[in-house]
Amino acid sequence: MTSLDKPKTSTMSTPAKPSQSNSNSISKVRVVVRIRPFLPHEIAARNGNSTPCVSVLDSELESDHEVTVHLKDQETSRNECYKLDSFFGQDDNNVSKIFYREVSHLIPGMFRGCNATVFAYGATGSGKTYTMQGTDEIPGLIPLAMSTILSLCQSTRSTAEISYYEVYMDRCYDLMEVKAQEIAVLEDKDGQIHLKGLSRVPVNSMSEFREVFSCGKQRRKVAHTCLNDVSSRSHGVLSITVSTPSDDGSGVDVAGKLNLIDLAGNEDNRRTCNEGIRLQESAKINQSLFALSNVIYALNNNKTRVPYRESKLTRILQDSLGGTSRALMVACLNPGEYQESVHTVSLAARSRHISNFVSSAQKNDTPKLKVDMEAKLCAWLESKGKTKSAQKMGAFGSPFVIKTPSSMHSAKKPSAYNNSSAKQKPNTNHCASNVKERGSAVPRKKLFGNGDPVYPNVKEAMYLRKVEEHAVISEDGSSINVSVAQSNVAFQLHTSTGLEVHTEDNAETPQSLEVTTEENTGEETKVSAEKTLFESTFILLDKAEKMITINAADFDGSSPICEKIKALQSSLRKVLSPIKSKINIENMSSRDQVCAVLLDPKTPKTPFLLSCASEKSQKIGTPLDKFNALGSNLKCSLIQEYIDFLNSASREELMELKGIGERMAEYILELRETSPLKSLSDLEKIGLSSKQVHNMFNRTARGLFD
Ligand SMILES: Nc1ncnc2c1ncn2[C@@H]1O[C@H](COP(=O)(O)OP(=O)(O)OP(=O)(O)O)[C@@H](O)[C@H]1O
Repeated sequence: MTSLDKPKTSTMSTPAKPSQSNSNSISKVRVVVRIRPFLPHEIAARNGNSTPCVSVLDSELESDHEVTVHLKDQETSRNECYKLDSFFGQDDNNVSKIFYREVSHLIPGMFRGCNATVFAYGATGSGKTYTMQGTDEIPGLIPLAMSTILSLCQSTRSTAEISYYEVYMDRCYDLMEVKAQEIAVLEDKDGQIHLKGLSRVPVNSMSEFREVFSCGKQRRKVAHTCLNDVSSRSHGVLSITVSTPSDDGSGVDVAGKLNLIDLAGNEDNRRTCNEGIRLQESAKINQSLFALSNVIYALNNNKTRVPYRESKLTRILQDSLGGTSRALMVACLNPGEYQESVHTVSLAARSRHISNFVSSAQKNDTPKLKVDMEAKLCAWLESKGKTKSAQKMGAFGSPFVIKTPSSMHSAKKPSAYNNSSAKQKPNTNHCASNVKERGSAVPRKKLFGNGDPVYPNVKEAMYLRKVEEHAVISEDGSSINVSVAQSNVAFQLHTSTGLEVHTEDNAETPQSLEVTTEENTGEETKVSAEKTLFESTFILLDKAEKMITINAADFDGSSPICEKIKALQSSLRKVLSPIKSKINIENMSSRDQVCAVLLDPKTPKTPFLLSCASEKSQKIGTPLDKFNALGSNLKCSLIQEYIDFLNSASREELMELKGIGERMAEYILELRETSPLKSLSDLEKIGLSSKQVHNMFNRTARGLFD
């Protein structure tokens, strides 16, 4: 046994935490693509067809800056294009080209104390291990880097040490130990990560390196799967640390580190046929790769928060990804797997997806077609025999076109009212035109303010459903009235201005309804107010035990808004519940032009809809039973809504949901092509655990109230 067989044990700590203070200083992750050649058995299975599903524009092949990678499905003619940093095709079979163009220049920085990370990323069997390790004849990136480092060590009197560990099922194991030991990942008070007890072995020559490394390789967890005889089940991290005597004569060595990572392959479990432990491994692998892609996405998009904590792998790599560290991702592709390659490239280049070509033949049947969700909502309402509801939606304009939050006082100001009505024209025709108008008037993303990624249409659908259940149309047809008896709050959803919230004069606004009384001073105020108002409305609707009607607005019969309202009246009456009202719009005073809402909890008028609801609730039993029934109905309908959405939304729309990123969206699209989702548990088919599914749904549901 050589001295190298007995590793020196030390604590490996990170030299520096990446600075996040200045997003400009955070280095980006360079992403290159490598496509492996077809293997002999693959060519045979394709009847000799060796056209790869990936190519690059010829003119860009030698570009140092950017290439356009074109993925094309031979069978369906589906196309996708992505911008990436570089491309290595099947002809570049020799890994040394990648090494000299992409990796070698990272090495000198190590001798000045900089960290770098190179990882091979891709689906199982796409050539990651081959790229990193190579073969005896064709060395991979790891031996090429090691030999370059060793020669530089000689000329700089530096020393090199290696650590080799794997991250398996979110746990870290030392591969240098004869019996792989779990390594504790600790964070100190300065936020530095320590891999406690991880071995570091000094290496002076390539033969020493080969000896140590091959022992570690044998300890790495591999298994046979349907797609790869020796599939890596863990992320293998070879960490080479170089210590260089500093020039300043302080005697303190400068340490720099290069992580060379052979990531486990992301797996489509329908193809791997994984079961049991393999399936669990696969779920963990996919989860951690997803976390890694989130980190890269954050870094490459200058996000202020980089989610290193989402997985063990990203936590460990925290000091080598971002900050001043350099990073390279080699996205490995199997030339015959279109969908898989799309997954890999789209995740690798998340921030740089440039286009999504769908051939016209494909357009007729592909579920990837972008369908406007509002149009979908109309279709949904129609499919449930609620065509009129769809009209109502159109007639009322967007329930999200919400007026600046106002107290009674501000609501009474005619100028503010007229302004907003001028901005948001009511649409009486049909959904499609309504959608168009809304789309142009208010950017959809802004409806909930702050770039909130929750998809507004899920809320919208829920909101409309709620309104249908509990709200009452005023006799003049101008508004839907909803009030909550105990809260002294009333809501009006106006045909022209959207939702308004009113409190009684001097009444204390309930805490859950964070109504501000600011004037409409600008779009920002309006946007954040919308979010609060809408969601508060929802909360209150949920909590309402007793609904009462409120008097309709007091409008000046000759105002432009009244003209519009009158034009709407007849159609509205047809679609909404008939309520008798003593109010005659023509005789209304002009003094309170806008909705002087009189809330009178003592003498509620029980409208048709509400009396139905109360009849129902009497059958249910106690108020608690009633509340519970309401909750479970809401949950069921929300789940159904969510599933409907997952089955019909485009990729971009799916990604608007909390917890769904690009790859997950791809999986869902692919899954539903073969079998539409019927229940939430169907999501487990894409490798999620039931807990993850549960969490994903919960996040979206919770997002409604954030
Ligand atoms: N550039 C290449 N030239 C020739 N053969 C290759 C090349 N890249 C990969 N292969 C072969 O393809 C097969 C799969 O490669 P490899 O094991 O490297 O995949 P992987 O992505 O690491 O898979 P996993 O994630 O399952 O570990 C192996 O038989 C390997 O020898």
